[in-house]
This record gives sequence, structure tokens and C-alpha cells, in this order.
Amino acid sequence: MTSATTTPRSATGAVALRGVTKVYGRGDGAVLALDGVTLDVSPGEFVCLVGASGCGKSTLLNLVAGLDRVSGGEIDLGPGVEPGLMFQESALFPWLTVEGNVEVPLKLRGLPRARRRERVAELLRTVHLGDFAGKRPHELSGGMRQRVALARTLALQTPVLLMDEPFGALDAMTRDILHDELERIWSERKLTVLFVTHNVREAARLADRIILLSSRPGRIIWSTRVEVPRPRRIDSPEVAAIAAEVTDRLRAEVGRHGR
Ligand SMILES: Nc1ncnc2c1ncn2[C@@H]1O[C@H](COP(=O)(O)OP(=O)(O)OP(=O)(O)O)[C@@H](O)[C@H]1O
Repeated sequence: MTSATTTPRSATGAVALRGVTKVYGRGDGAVLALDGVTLDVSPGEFVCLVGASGCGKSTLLNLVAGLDRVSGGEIDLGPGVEPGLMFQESALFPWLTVEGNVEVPLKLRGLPRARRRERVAELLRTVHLGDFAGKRPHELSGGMRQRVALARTLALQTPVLLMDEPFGALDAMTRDILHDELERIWSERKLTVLFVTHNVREAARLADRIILLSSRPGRIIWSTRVEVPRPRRIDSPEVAAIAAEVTDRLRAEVGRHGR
């Protein structure tokens, strides 16, 4: 008897991209944004994507998130996995309290009220906002709003977090604190993180692996494992050395293309 051929499936939390291509528009106006990106992210791995402005980092994240469709190639997150998404803007509902915002995805999932309340309280403790449940977004600092956004993303209990410059609008001190928080949550929950940033120090501070995309069309041109032990400090010489190497590669790439 011959065995049926089965398509290999990703382990939970794994993210696999195979020859992913994205073209925006058609004809003469078509823009090739990504060109044959192949990438395997292991369950629990923290990967940072860096590259020149307009090289396709957000495009790649949006495709993995399922917000847009690939023009070619495949993306596999494993059966039933819906990734959590976080952007530079917290995108909170201004008329809802902190608690109400975090509750939204749980309501959409139809979780009963008592379980929602329990889960929201636990999530707010996780992001150290237990005392702010009744506040509205305008009463919070930018860093606190991003904590709420993170709690809301975590509410879905997804193994995969996609983050597009989540701390890009924050001051250095707040960003530093949120790096520690994110690292703790990532490690406790064994999350897989795909994190887009312009900030090479941030990449060296957070990543297990840094991926460099070429100027448009985005292709993976270089990657490095960050072997610096955790917890790391953004101002440590080891993190600075990795950041300097990434900056050199990035400069060389931008120099070749003028962008
Ligand atoms: N909806 C769209 N229609 C047409 N072109 C687009 C669209 N979205 C993005 N692009 C183009 O695709 C390319 C990649 O854009 P993308 O936003 O992914 O880059 P990025 O690396 O995230 O940029 P940045 O670092 O500046 O945020 C850019 O040239 C952009 O202008």
C-alpha cells in the first residue's frame, strides 16, 4: 500500500516564507516590493528585520499577518494560527477604557464575561497596568498606550507576534523599559516574534537573529545570530558592536542604491 503524500506543516509558532514576492499595481506603474524572500523562523525565536526605508519590511509583515496577499510564493504559520499585530500607533479605541480595549478581541471571540474579566485582569498585570484598568487612552502616556496595545495583542493567546516599529515613537528611556518588558513576556510565553525596526541598536538588544533586507525590491541579503547573553543592555559594548556591524552593512546597501 502506498502512503498518502502529506504536506509538511509548521510546528506551532513557526513561520515559514518560501519565495515570497509582492508586486503592487499593474503594468507600467507596477512596483516590485519583495522579490523571492525565503525565511524560516523557529518557534520561540525573536527575529528583527532591518533595511532601508521603503525596502518592503512592512509589506512583509502585512503579508505574514494576512492583511494582504502574496503575488508569488507561500507563507505558512501552521494550522489555525492567527498572528497578533502591533504597530507604532497603539490604535486603541479612545472611547473605551484600558480594560475595554483589551477586552475587544475576547468579546469578538465570544468569551463569556467572567472569563473575559479574569483574562483582562491577568493581562493588565502582565504589562504592569493593573491600576489603570479604568483609564481612557488620552489619560495615558505613549509608553502606557503601547503596553495596552501589547496586552490587547496578547489577549488572543497567539504564539506569533508581528511588531512593526512598535516603540518607534517613544523616548529612549520608555523604549528601554519596554524592551525589558517585551523580552520578559516573550520568554515567559515562549512567543515567536517578527519585529521590524529602523533602529539597529534596538535590533541588537532584542533579536536572536537580525535579517537585513536589500533596498527595493526587498531580498534577504545578510543575517546574523546575536549571541550576546540575555538580559542585555542597549548601551552594552556587545550590543553596540553588533549594531555597528549592521549599520555598516546597511550603509553599504543604501550607498549602492542611493536609498
Ligand atoms: N499599497 C501600496 N501600493 C503601491 N506601492 C506600495 C504600497 N504599499 C507599499 N508600497 C511600496 O512598496 C515599497 C515597500 O514599502 P514598505 O512600506 O513595505 O517599506 P518599508 O521597508 O516598511 O518602509 P519604511 O521603512 O519607510 O517604513 C515602497 O516602495 C512603497 O512605496
